[in-house]
Amino acid sequence: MGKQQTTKLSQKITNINELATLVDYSLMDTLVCDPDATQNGDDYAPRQVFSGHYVPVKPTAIANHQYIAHSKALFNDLGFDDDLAIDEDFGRLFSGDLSNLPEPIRPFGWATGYALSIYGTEYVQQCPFQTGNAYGDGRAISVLEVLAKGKRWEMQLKGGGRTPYCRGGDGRAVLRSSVREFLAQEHMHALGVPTSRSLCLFLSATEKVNRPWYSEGSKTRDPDILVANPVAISTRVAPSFLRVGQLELFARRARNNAHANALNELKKIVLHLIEREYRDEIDDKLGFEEQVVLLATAFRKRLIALVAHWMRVGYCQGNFNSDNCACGGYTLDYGPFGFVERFDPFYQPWTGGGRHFSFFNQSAAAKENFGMFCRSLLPLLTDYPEAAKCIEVILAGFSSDMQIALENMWAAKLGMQNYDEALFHKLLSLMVSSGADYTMFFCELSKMPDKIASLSHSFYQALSAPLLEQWESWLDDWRASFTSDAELVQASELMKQVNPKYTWREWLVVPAYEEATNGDYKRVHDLQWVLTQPYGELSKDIDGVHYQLRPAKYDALGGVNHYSCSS
Ligand SMILES: Nc1ncnc2c1ncn2[C@@H]1O[C@H](COP(=O)(O)OP(=O)(O)OP(=O)(O)O)[C@@H](O)[C@H]1O
Ligand SMILES: [Mg+2]
Repeated sequence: MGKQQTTKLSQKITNINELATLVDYSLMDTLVCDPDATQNGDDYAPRQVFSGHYVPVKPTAIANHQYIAHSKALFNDLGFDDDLAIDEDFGRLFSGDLSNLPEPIRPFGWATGYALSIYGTEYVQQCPFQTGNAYGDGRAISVLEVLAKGKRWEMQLKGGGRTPYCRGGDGRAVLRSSVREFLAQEHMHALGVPTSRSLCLFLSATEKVNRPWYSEGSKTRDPDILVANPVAISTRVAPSFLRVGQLELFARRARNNAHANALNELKKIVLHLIEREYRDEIDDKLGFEEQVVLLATAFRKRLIALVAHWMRVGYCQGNFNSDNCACGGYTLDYGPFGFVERFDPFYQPWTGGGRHFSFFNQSAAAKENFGMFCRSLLPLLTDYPEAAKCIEVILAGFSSDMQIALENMWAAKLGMQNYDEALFHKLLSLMVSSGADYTMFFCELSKMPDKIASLSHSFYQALSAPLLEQWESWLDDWRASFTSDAELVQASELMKQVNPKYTWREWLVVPAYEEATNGDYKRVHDLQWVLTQPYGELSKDIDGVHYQLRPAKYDALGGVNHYSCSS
């Protein structure tokens, strides 16, 4: 018996019946279902959803699905056999067809409402009814909750068709954005950045939708043509998909007394968040108000760590609204994102984004989202003035803790024990004036060069004599902080762990999704391989492609240098 059990535990999930044994909706079922929802999930027209945490929705399958890729790393984390990815039932499920699946898998999934605020300003007009009641998952539909290897995961289709929150959209995601999100999530995971994960990616061989995009060679800021794109469904996985905007929606309703159960719905979603994301850190025996205070403390810590990671790896989220800010403290919504190549503190690839969501402004944007998170907790604490006061104090401490996290991160990138403000600011100004490639520069610096010539191939421009001199002096100052050869060696080792070698380069991703459009997935697979080993030393051939400055022909090129979010 004991032996049999051991064998069973170590076996991998190979088919849909075995997958079904992991399914557990028990946490989900503690939430409130929209009372106006249809029973069968055929609920696709944009409509106001006045109450409840979710709406049951049946995904709309993409026609003639084809397997493109799955994440071996996530499959392994879940205990899934790689062959499951090409299993017919698995393909049907994750291309949106929930019919004829083994119990307890339900024939419908669920979409959730959320609110939008930008930099702390609440918006309602993004919803067709101008009330905010129809804003939420317009094309994201969760289909499963599983308990795998002792962890709970929610699985969510992106591009699985319309929901009541689709606001007139088609509910689809095109291949381009799906390939990007699929690759980026696993790249971020490999970089050590908390993120939603990629399970699998399926394309429709026949179904297309029109999206504005850039004509070949276009240097316009906004898209100049309408392109028919194949649709795809990528499935992302996370402990939950709870966003700050979600708490915000229920808090707005509680504040406005929108309906009799509003405050209770807010309380339930907050407890649900604790259960799903923070139970290891927050004791359920504590009083509710104490748990809320601990939640704010824990989320602050995670959010600060997240943004410090983003800065470390050169990631710009691009659209860090409250509805794109995961309450679990990980990266969510890989639409308008990019990775900085030629260093620019105000890098922002998304044309709709603006400077407020640019690379170096992400800590400020995070603080605004955290402010909205805290504000959303307050209606629950009207009877607990002490706890409400604690929330204020926690919020007030965000900026100083963020600053400390950033300083520690910059020090680590430079291999230093302590942050040296003057040295760091001088470095930033030299990187800007020399056109440093963010990733290549820090990667080369991790080899502890004593001459600037060793770094020259990480610059986009030839250095003038005065610049060369300034660099030599900066290198001397930096190296002076290491007092022995042993310290230099140790610093180099540490730097290599925080400064990746391979990064997301949009001009290498574009041909991958373009060729995938023609049914050739080789580049997607190659990129998947490289991007999931960002700290590795791969081959010379790989370096010849992936460890390179961006060629000048991509400067100002629409769809590479910048893009609209027509995903
Ligand atoms: N084609 C579409 N059809 C319906 N709704 C859409 C479509 N594209 C975007 N939306 C909805 O518009 C809102 C804003 O879009 P945004 O680009 O932030 O999100 P997203 O990339 O679709 O989703 P997520 O934040 O879930 O990753 C979201 O609520 C999203 O669901
Ligand atoms: Mg979004």
